[in-house]
Amino acid sequence: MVDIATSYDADDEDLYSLPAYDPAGIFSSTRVVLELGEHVWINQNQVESLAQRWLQEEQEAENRSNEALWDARYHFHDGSERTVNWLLLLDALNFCFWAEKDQPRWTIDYQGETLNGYWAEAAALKRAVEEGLPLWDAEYLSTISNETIAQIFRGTQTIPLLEQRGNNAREVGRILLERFDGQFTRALEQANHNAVELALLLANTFPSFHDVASYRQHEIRFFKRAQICAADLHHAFGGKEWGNLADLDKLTAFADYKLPQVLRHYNVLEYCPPLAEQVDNQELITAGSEEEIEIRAATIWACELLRRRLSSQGHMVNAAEIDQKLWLLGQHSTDMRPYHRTRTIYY
Ligand SMILES: Nc1nc2c(c(CN[C@H]3C=C[C@H](O)[C@@H]3O)cn2[C@@H]2O[C@H](COP(=O)(O)O)[C@@H](O)[C@H]2O)c(=O)[nH]1
Repeated sequence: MVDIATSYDADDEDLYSLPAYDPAGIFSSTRVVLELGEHVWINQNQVESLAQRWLQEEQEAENRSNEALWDARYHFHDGSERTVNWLLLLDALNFCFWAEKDQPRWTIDYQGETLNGYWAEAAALKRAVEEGLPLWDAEYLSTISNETIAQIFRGTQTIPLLEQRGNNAREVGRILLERFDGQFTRALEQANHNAVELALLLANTFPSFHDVASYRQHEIRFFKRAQICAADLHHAFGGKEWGNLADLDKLTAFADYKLPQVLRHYNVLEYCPPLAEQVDNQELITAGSEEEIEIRAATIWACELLRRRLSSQGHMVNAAEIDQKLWLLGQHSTDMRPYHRTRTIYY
């Protein structure tokens, strides 16, 4: 029997209760979208069955570490302030790797492998450092040309939104110089080594990280690349030194284009028929449209409901860990219906 997803209604107050700590206002702002939304729903029954499936898996598998390995093959790491600046650039350019409908994806060859998507972005930035480009140097970034960006991301096809990537790279360099003496580590110190404060500082200081939308006169906050930057710092340094951040468990899931694809695959997210048809036909969903905002807000709340379900069964896990698990599942998504396609610099 197909569960009919229930749209948000009055007695969902407790289901969508706001966490006590939401200083970035991401949960409170996105909850409004769940209340008013008409194109995307969360199927609570499917949240329950996905949680049960994961609990079952956890019992069966030996106690795997929740910490996915930070893949040193594709990430520059020298443990110094240079690595911290490199990571900021990585997440300033961490968006939109998909090709037009029925077109091949942009790929690069690196160390004998052909990579695409996020892995290609990271590896291309590592390759550039290995080729002598000081991508960790704010001065250099502040005047980097689009030709150099094209050279960095050279491969088959052209990386989407190349111009915007040049703008973002120059913005990172300029603001690091203006506000942080050229070092992102200064921002970390100003944010008291707190993940949520760092995400807020990024979103409020670097315009390309200011990932908010307007939905029926409400400001909706996602801050996806700002939040993932904090999580990536943590992963890259194994939670030590510059990666030793407080309140990581207060981050929300990162509303990209792969998580909704995976959540919809598990029927946790359901789209109204017209939207489902658009997505399945790989038609563009307009940036800032109600449909796009509802997909992203439902992604964040579906992960929060999943987290609460797992925690209530004694499986304590945070949104970033649920995010990582879902994103990695999305790396093998050939049998899944397409992800939604919105041309944007925000994810
Ligand atoms: N929600 C969420 N979105 C994430 C990530 C990552 C990579 N991070 C991990 C990787 C190594 C470290 O362990 C990091 O934890 C990339 N993306 C987004 O996905 C999209 C790219 O996808 P594809 O086209 O398939 O490469 C694009 O929007 C990109 O911004 C994540 O973790 N969570």
